[in-house]
Amino acid sequence: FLGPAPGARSPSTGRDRTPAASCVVMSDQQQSTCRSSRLLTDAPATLISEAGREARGRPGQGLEDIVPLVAALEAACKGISMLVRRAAIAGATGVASGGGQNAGGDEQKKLDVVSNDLLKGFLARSGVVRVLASEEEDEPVVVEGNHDARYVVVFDPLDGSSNIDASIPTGTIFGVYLADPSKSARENALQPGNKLVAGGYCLYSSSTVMVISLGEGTHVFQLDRDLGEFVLTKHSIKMPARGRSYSLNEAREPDWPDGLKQYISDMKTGAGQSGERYDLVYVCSLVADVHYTLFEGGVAMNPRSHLRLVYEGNPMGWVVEQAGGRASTGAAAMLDKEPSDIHERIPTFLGSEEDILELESYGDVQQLGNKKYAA
Ligand SMILES: O=P(O)(O)OC[C@H]1O[C@](O)(COP(=O)(O)O)[C@@H](O)[C@@H]1O
Repeated sequence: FLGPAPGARSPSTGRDRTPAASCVVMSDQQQSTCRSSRLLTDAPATLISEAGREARGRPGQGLEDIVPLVAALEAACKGISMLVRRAAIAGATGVASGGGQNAGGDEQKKLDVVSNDLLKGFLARSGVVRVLASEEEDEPVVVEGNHDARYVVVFDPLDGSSNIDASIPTGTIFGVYLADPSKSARENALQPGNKLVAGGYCLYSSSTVMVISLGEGTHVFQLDRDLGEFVLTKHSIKMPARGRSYSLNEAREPDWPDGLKQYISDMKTGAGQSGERYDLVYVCSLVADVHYTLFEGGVAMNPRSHLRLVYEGNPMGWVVEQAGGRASTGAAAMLDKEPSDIHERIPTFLGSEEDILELESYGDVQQLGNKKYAA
C-alpha cells in the first residue's frame, strides 16, 4: 500500500487524503485506475439504449414499441428490487392479508401482491400493452384504453417468494408476445413460447441483474444503483454446451420415475456421457437456479408438474435457447408446446444442449401426477 496513511490530512488543504478503502492497491498505476473506475468517465450501454439499438436494427420484427415496454419492465424491477431489500424493515414480509391464495392455489405473500401491482401499473401506463397476464391473477385482462396496443405481457411478479422471509434470492419473470386484436385476452396469452418477441427475468440477489432477449441473443444488465440504470455487463452470452452440475429438489427422489433416478445416479457417479461426476447446486428459487445454469452450464429442472408453462417455463426457456441452450418438458421441446390453460403446469428441464439431449435419452424423466408436498 503506497498511499497516505489512513486519516492523513493534506498539508495545504487540511482535507482527508485517505484513498477509499476499495482503492487500497499495490501500485500508483493500479490506484489511479481504481479511482477513475469509480467515476463515470464513459457513457455505458444501458438496457434502454440497447433495446433501442436492437429495435432500430431489426425493423418489421414487432420491436417497434419495445423501448417503452422495456422501460416499464425496468421501472417495475427497480421498484421490486427496492421492496425486496427493505421488506423486513418495512414490515412487508409474511403472508398477504386474508392469508390469500393465488389462481394457482399457492399461498400469496405480501410482496407477491405489491410486486404484481407494480408490474401491472408500470406496464399499463406504458401505453404499448394490450393484454396483461399475471401468475397472481385468475384471468388475463385487456388494459383499459390500450385496445390498439401492440403487446401481450405474461409475468410471474416474484418467483421464489415462498423463501423471501429467509432472504433467499428471488426474481421476476416476463414474456412478451404480439397481440391479435381479433382475439380475447385469454387467447392472446395462450401463445406457445416460439412466438415470443421478448422475454427474460430480473434476479434480486447480491446484485440486481436483468437477463433479456429480444430475439437475437441473450444479454445481461446489472443495476448500477449510483447511476440508476441497468448497465450492459454481458452481450450475447453463450451457455457452455455441457456443464458439470444439476439442480433439482433431490429430496423428492423416492417419487421420481426410473429414467430420472438413473440419470441423476449416472451424473453423480460419472457414468454419463461426459464421464465427469456432477455437482448438485439447488437454491429452490427458479430464477437463481437457471441464472447459475446459464453461466455454468448443466441442467436446472423441476421434474414434477409444478412450474407454469406460460409464466415461468416459456420465458425462462426462451432466454436459455437464445443463449444456445435447450428448453424441454423432458419429452418434447418446451417452446413448441401449445398451452392448453393459462395456469398449466409442466415438468421443466432447462440447460446446456448436450446435457438436455442426454437427459431426454433416458426416456421417462417426468414425475407425472403432480404429487403435493407440504413445503
Ligand atoms: O417444491 P419444488 O417442486 O421443489 O418447487 C420449487 C420451485 O417452486 C418455485 O418456488 C416456484 O413456485 P411458485 O411459482 O409457487 O413461487 C421455484 O422458484 C422453485 O424452483
